[in-house]
Amino acid sequence: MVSLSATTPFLLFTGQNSSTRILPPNSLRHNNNHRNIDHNKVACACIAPPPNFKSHDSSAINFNGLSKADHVNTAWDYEDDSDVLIECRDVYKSFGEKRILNGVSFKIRHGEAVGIIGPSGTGKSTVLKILAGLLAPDKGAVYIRGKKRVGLVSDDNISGLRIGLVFQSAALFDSLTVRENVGFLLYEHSTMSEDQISELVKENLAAVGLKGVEDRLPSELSGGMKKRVALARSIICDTTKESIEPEVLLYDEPTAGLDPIASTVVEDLIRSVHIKGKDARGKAGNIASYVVVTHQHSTINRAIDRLLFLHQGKIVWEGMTDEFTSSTNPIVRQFASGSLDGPIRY
Ligand SMILES: Nc1ncnc2c1ncn2[C@@H]1O[C@H](COP(=O)(O)OP(=O)(O)OP(=O)(O)O)[C@@H](O)[C@H]1O
Repeated sequence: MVSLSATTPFLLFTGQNSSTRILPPNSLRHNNNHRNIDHNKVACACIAPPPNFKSHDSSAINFNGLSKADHVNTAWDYEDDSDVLIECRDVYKSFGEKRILNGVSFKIRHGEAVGIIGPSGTGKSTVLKILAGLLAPDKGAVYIRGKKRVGLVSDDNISGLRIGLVFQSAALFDSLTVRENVGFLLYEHSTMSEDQISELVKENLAAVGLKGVEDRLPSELSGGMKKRVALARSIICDTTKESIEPEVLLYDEPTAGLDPIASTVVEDLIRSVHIKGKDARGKAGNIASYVVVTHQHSTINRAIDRLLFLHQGKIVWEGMTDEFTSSTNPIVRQFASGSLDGPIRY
């Protein structure tokens, strides 16, 4: 899991301009009675607008033999890559002596709903952090709309699309109201008026099925509501801009700690804010693609179309969700039966 707590929020946001930056230490404009926010822990990255792109449905690759697993890791040469938003190419990552990622490669295409699964400690959250630009690979690279990312999100040279990371903990600012949490980046980085932001916050809360909670503090919300607020915060964007670039959302265990009913609500919300879904207001969502790290079956079944199975530092299987349960791949079968070991061993 991404190891930031609810009290150490980190908003990752890639926007439209050509530079990246850490949010400056000013405060919410509408609130003179500043509450304490550690701005150094809040990053904002702004990037160039993406070129036009076309989308088509993804085609999954399913290898049922371990001997073919290496081939999965070189499967980035599709004929038409114009719809690839993010590509992870041959990524390696170690922490100290411990090798976690050992040549991970995959692509996220426009319109996709992708899940990353695998044993605990196998590096799923590490992959998300690398996709988000919070961690740099030791070797290999992440390509954003075909352009190699150099460095982290706080560096200058990244671009392509907005990437949002939704933390397992929701990571709301405890001392800010729901309105302030959801509108945070707009208060800080847009030219929108307070009334406009307030209206937009209301709309985005409605999109995730929340009404009348704008003035509450996070401590006054249930776990499921907090996750919805986090989702509203991740989908809100400056509607006064001429072009709104596509957005990819990365969810780290979005249903962890929720009861089955609350999980279902969040899973359906994840679907609803996607471009192929309809939000609580009946409007098409605006998330181009998303990636979910999860251990939960219901999340896999309800919110994910294509799965990447990470094991011992590599993607050892990928395919459509319904193919996963019927796969004869021994590693997949072992994982599905709960008998697969956890962290990579050397
Ligand atoms: N910043 C770090 N420093 C040192 N070790 C780390 C760091 N981040 C992750 N690790 C280690 O890397 C391994 C993979 O962690 P990661 O959180 O990516 O796994 P995961 O597959 O998401 O696990 P889980 O399913 O249990 O959440 C773990 O052994 C973890 O302890």
